[in-house]
Amino acid sequence: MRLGEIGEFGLIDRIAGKVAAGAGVRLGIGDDAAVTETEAGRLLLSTADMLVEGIHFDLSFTDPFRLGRKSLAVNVSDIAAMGGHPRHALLCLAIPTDLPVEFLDRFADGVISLAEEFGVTLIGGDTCRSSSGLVISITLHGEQVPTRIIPRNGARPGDDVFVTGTVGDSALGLELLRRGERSGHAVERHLNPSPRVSAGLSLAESGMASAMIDVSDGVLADLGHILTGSGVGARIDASLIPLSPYFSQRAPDVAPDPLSLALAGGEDYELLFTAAPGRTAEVETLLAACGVTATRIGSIVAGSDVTVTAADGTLIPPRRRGFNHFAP
Ligand SMILES: Nc1ncnc2c1ncn2[C@@H]1O[C@H](COP(=O)(O)OP(=O)(O)O)[C@@H](O)[C@H]1O
Ligand SMILES: Cc1ncc(C[n+]2csc(CCOP(=O)(O)OP(=O)(O)O)c2C)c(N)n1
Ligand SMILES: [Mg+2]
Repeated sequence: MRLGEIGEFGLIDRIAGKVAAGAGVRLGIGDDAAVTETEAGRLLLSTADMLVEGIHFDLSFTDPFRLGRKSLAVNVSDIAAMGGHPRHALLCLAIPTDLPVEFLDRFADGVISLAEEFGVTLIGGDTCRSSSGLVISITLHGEQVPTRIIPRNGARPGDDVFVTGTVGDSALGLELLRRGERSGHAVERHLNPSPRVSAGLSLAESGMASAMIDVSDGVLADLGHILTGSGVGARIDASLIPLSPYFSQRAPDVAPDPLSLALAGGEDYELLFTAAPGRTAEVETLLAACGVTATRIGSIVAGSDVTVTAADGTLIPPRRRGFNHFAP
């Protein structure tokens, strides 16, 4: 079916029809603004991310359902990285007129499926025509009590640096997609990432993380934001970087430097965080209870830069740090 047959409001009605009543929603899709409640004593967390066709996704790589899931997942990941509870989302779409209604139905199903998984309710958005590709922008609100919010600026010299799960799979998946593959562990991690909400909440509730960020641009680039925010440096041991068996097997075929893919590839949507020294076992146990591994990859030091060393202590100059939209 063509969008012209149902029009802007027909599309909005179709999306609204998929949304069930949500916690804390007094007034959802349909009025000039949504009306939501926050729990007493909690602060509101707000984040927004865009996904632009050709920049963040290629319609020949993904399907609309997984594109919908990823569009919300990258925002949920930002709330997870604050140690917050994700709550209410606004979905803004600029749509080329030739995109079929069936595509948008599946896309909305994907958004809603991830929303339901993480207790998020879609409460509004905006819809317009695009003359140059599909543009998706989601704003997500979350909540947390003031004492549990984990900012980027709390890392101190001596702290250990941890990352959840494994890194590099998503960047490997993108490279495999470019080479024509359409399935497998890495492709799935690229197209359908899992935000680490329960890990973020556990860290928030335990008070163990001194600083936290999610890995969207790459481990080194995102660690750089913690370092800048905290006024510290870091030493990362390359031999400690957690890689999936699939990555170890496949990355050498497609990347001249697999370590660089793991440290700078991006879109892992894992949590990168720091904790006071000597608590590695505690951190591992805490996150194991959330079904996710946590790996110590290095330490915070005085200074302002990140150095990467091999197991024997020799320096590995990083080829690149991560994704930057306007890098030459
Ligand atoms: N155009 C903009 N106007 C205002 N704030 C922005 C804009 N773009 C990004 N930011 C803010 O800059 C910070 C860094 O953005 P970004 O690198 O996209 O973070 P993230 O990786 O968490 O999505 C965030 O606080 C974000 O809200
Ligand atoms: C078609 C395509 N080309 C390239 C990429 C790689 N890529 C695009 S954006 C990005 C980084 C994350 O996006 P950004 O907008 O910087 O997210 P934020 O840091 O704001 O969360 C990466 C690695 C991709 N996912 N798809
Ligand atoms: Mg962003």
